[in-house]
Amino acid sequence: MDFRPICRPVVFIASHDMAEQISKATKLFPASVPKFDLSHLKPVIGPTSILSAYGEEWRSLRKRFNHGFSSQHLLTLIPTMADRTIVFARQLDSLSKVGNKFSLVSLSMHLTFDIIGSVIMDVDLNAQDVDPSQRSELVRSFTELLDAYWDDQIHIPWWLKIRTVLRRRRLGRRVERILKSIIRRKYEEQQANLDKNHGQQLSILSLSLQNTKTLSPDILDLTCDQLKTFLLAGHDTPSATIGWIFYELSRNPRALSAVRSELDDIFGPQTEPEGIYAQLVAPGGADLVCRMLYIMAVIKETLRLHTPASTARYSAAGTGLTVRTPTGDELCVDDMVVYNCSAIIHRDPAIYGDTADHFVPERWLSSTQSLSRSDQYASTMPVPCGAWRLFERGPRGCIGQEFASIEIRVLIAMIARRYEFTKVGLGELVLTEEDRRPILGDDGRYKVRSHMYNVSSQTPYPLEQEDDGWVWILTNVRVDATDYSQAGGRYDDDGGGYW
Ligand code: HEM
Repeated sequence: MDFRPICRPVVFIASHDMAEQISKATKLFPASVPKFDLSHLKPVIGPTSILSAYGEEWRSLRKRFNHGFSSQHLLTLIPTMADRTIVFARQLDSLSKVGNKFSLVSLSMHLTFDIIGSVIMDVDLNAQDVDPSQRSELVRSFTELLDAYWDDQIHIPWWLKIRTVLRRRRLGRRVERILKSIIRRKYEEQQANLDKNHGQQLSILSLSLQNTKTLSPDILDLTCDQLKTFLLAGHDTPSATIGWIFYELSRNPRALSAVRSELDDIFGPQTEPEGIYAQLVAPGGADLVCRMLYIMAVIKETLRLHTPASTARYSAAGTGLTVRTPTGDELCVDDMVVYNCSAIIHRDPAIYGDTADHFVPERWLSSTQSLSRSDQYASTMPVPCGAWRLFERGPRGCIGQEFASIEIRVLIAMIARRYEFTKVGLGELVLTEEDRRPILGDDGRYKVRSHMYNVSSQTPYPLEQEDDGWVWILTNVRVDATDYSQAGGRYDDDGGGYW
């Protein structure tokens, strides 16, 4: 699309094969095509963020944090994630008692902030406190900074929105001050306890500082930018994902029952979050999380249908970046924004067949895994790797994908059998007039009054709408949680509904 003179032309890539050409390492671009300019996000992620860095700078950052984000390390931090998730479960318990409407995405955002704080920095951000004034200064300041982005129009020149730009810088500096004092404190503690740290579950920050002899101002700046980036990247997409997962499960009785039976198999019949928590934090907890195969398929399928993020790349005029189209033409895409449009790729009927728009987690199970489930739904078509690119692919793929997958599995383990989630407002189910039962459609989902969709801002944590699709937020996920043990197979009108 040619947006000149407002901005550069944008090439929307809708073929998985062409998207791979953009994201893979090549001779011309050993770390894949560079990212499109993210300078408008500088107050949030800083000038040296791994998200926007390129070349050697990016490579050394990735090397520094890769181990911390490896599944091997993250699995050791399951007790830390479970500690935060139990607070979330208790909040749902209170909400289910009063039957009030609430925003699941908003609660999930607070949860993901708390998890990031403890896993990345070993700090309690207290983001889930119902009283906002009790939340940590970091959470309050970071949230305020993101608020300063919610109505941004990034193509408007900075001098036409000077007040907003200055406000962002001021808030960015405040967040930086807080983070730097955390880094200094953690570094000092680490130096003081060097011998004792051996064999302990270290935060990602501590791991990254392990070989740092002196905390120089440069290292402090660099570390601070990465923490800001993790705070941003690690809270918005996972919380939107959690909202979509529970929305899809509330519409798909087959999938919900398969999730619950998998949890029964793994954790036994008791569903209280405290009991699940005890199993997760005990030795062997990581194995339980790794056994959630159907749940992994649910996460994957949810993210296929409701893709919250992608990548936008750019190569300067005269560089010689070309892409080969499915018909064999070579096109030069220099000096254009190249956007891998995963939301379209993920629904390509040539790959996903007639069920491209349906919710079919079974398509991600191997034939042996699906035998015990509903065989008929198992995929008959192999999906090429590049056709599922939720975390993007190649060298610049998401460093936090294992992080997100583990935290979401821990959450599902604790709450999926405990509550019924009923959507109210947008996306609400159609109920029969006689006995207020949901109506199953041909695609195996309950019929809805209106369809949910992703938007880029306007949640309780409004974020900027990006032309590169980086920041996406799901709004309007309002659900009522009801004690699972009381489920009686009927919906009530008052929003305190259950199956
Ligand atoms: C469901 C959750 C998540 C989704 C859908 C997601 C998606 C993505 C995508 C599409 C990219 C590529 C962005 C681009 O090219 O501009 C990316 C990169 C990145 N993500 Fe995630 N992400 C998720 C969770 C996380 C978490 C939990 C963290 C950290 C705590 C994280 C940290 C990052 C970082 C640092 C990068 C940049 C990597 C690099 O350039 O080397 N993400 N993510």
